[in-house]
Amino acid sequence: MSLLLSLALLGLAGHSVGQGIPDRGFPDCQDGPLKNNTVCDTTADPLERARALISLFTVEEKLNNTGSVSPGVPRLGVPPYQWWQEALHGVASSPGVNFSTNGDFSYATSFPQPILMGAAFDDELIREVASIVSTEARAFNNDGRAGLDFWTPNINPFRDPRWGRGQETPGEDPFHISSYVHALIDGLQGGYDPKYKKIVATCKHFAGYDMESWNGNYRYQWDAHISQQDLKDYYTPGFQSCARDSNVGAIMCTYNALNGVPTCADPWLLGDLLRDHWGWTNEQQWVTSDCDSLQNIYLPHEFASTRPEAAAKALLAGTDLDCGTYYQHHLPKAYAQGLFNESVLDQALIRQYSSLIRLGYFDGDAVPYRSLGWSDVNTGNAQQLAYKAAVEGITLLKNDGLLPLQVSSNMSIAVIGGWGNATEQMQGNYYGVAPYLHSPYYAAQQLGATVYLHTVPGGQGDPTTNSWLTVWGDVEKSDLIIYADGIDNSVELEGMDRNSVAWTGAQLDMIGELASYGKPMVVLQMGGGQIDSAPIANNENISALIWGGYPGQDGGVALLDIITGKAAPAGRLPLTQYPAEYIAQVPMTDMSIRPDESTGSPGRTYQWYTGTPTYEFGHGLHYTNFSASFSSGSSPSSYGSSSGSSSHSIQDLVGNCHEHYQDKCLFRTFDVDIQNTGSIASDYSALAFLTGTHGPKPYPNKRLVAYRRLHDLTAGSTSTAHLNLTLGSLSRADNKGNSVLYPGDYALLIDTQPLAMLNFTLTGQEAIIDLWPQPPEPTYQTSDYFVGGYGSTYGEDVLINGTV
Ligand SMILES: O=[N+]([O-])c1ccc(O[C@@H]2O[C@@H](CO)[C@H](O)[C@H]2O)cc1
Repeated sequence: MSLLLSLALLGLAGHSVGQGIPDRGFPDCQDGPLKNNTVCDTTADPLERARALISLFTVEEKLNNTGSVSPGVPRLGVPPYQWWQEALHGVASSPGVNFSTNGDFSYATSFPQPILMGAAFDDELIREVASIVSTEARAFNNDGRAGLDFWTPNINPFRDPRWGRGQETPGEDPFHISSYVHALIDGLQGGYDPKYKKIVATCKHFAGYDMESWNGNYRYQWDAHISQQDLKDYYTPGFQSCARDSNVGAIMCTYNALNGVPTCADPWLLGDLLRDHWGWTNEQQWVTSDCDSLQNIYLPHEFASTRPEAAAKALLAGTDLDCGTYYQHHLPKAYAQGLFNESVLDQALIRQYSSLIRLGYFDGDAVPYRSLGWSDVNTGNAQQLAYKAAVEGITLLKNDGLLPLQVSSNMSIAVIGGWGNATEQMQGNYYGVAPYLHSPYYAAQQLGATVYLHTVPGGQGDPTTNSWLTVWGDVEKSDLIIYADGIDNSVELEGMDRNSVAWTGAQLDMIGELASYGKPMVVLQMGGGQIDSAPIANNENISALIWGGYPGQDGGVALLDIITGKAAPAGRLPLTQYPAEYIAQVPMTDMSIRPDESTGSPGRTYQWYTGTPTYEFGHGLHYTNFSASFSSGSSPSSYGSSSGSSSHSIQDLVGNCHEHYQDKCLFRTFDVDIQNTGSIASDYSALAFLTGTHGPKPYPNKRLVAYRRLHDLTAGSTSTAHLNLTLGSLSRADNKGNSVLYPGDYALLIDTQPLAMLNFTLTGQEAIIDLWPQPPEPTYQTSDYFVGGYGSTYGEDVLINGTV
């Protein structure tokens, strides 16, 4: 579905944000009015250059350039600029991206959705994918078809299985997200601190945003109540990775409030935590609002008594740019009322323009990326990588031994289900125009077999009626049944959370009917959020179950190659597959991660869930077997083993740590030898979990502390995974959000069903290694006020006509 169509479904199309793509000119530093200004001096410091530029703007010109559609300053030769570009898994249709209708620049590489790329547990892959995306983005920019900043990635952890946008994220685990996004930003921005940023990435949505529309709660009105402990442990590590450790160029605040304060107007979140605590202090980084989110500060959050006050509060809190027109409409009055002074406006503008300077906006052909063009888009390498990313993420959940299955040309295959011939569907949301979209049906046909396709939309219908006779006739003739279905963007989407995490009755009827033939049968469970596949797991007539997420442009080929063994599966679930009844046990509005007897919550994610998942986080089968052992450098003598435990003094660990941020200090590198003990070559992702009894109860079940994907281990071969554990990984958050090293017992487990284990203890006194800035006591409760449709009932808040 196109962004515009999804916006139409959301009721957002035609809204005030992002209309019009302004001209794409660059400032002319050769002959233009600015040629003698410091902003055109490529040797000067970017901050000085931006200051010199902004000093030329009048107050009106400054106020005009606070929105995502910035008019620039024509008298100075500063061109208009559209700030809103998307690139979630490839250059994507969005207000600032303009695909041509045919020929050059009519498509861009479409990678799998992040939830599937997360399943690869391969940071190098993510870096490569991001590098291709930024190359293509630059090529589009050079052709005047995109800006230079992109509002990706979405790194809110996939907390609740109902969330419609979990598909956009790498999954539910905060360590995984932090590591993934570190690699992603490197690839997108062209390094962590290059002279010229390749593009600017935007980590969103900061913070506590992970609900669209559930049981009368909407993202625009929602006030997420989150303890400091959960904020530190769960909701913000990804943002810390972006801001503190990856030097991301931009951060986006949210629609929702957090503990009573709309995030875009929260001086603690955007100031104390983001800029002060995480040191995101250079002036080349900016915060943008979510699109039209500033209006929600006034209504429905009622955090300001007038619209100008709402705008001023956001600016003062540190929201430098407005996706929309709210600033442009309301800041002038707020300024006239003295609600902020010009220096705050200067700061926002300097942040924006110094960021553009770092992108080389004023530097003409001195910028190395200026030479990228259409021939750099969808190259053979990019196509290979889109395929590889799908293969690496696709996860084998069940296999009774049928797979891998050789398919010969004299075989017949029945491809059944709503995803059988999926094309656009394979991209999920936030996508662009793909060069091609290879469905499972297409891929099955390439094998030379006879293929019968029945898409039976949504699996609807009574399978016993005559209209199904052709389906059953074709199934009768087939040697293999592939049922490809699950969920898609008709049930999980921006603006739409799910109210069931089960297969529908009609789908289960169809699955049951197909299985009753007793033929070799493979189910492809498609979509980003998980569906409880227990009925498939428990059906002995179904040989194999594969989770395919949204696999992108070559997804069908990747799926079929895994079925036939041309590629070996090594994906791991980056999220828990809960039993269907889970959603009755905890409301989406309960933000707490820990189990709670008083509310009946069984806890969230593999770290805290007290029930039995259908498939656990990290689950994923292979076509071969692996063994693991800690190699001599990291084992018994220094760290203990299952037979004996080594101990480490907390005070020594802290005393020997000389990083400003002590959680970054390395505890140890653990070398784990992984051997392929079977007969089929395969990748293997070494996942290392920490467990044990240390710190206050309740203890998490376990937590991921390191991972590494090893590639192409041939039969019998051994490869070593070097796993770095930091002091931060050993620590837990206390109830104030401080990271604390606790004395006690620790065990490091390799894999979900541990292949190796190593024990150690920490001794001495507990020690804080990261002192969390304390927010003010919440004094404000957001109101229940909500008036239904966004952009309709209180459309006047957008002030298209300028009234207040
Ligand atoms: O009015 N619109 O056109 C519109 C379109 C998209 C939209 O969603 C928001 O915009 C995205 C900006 O990157 C955020 O991830 C998402 O929360 C919000 C509003």
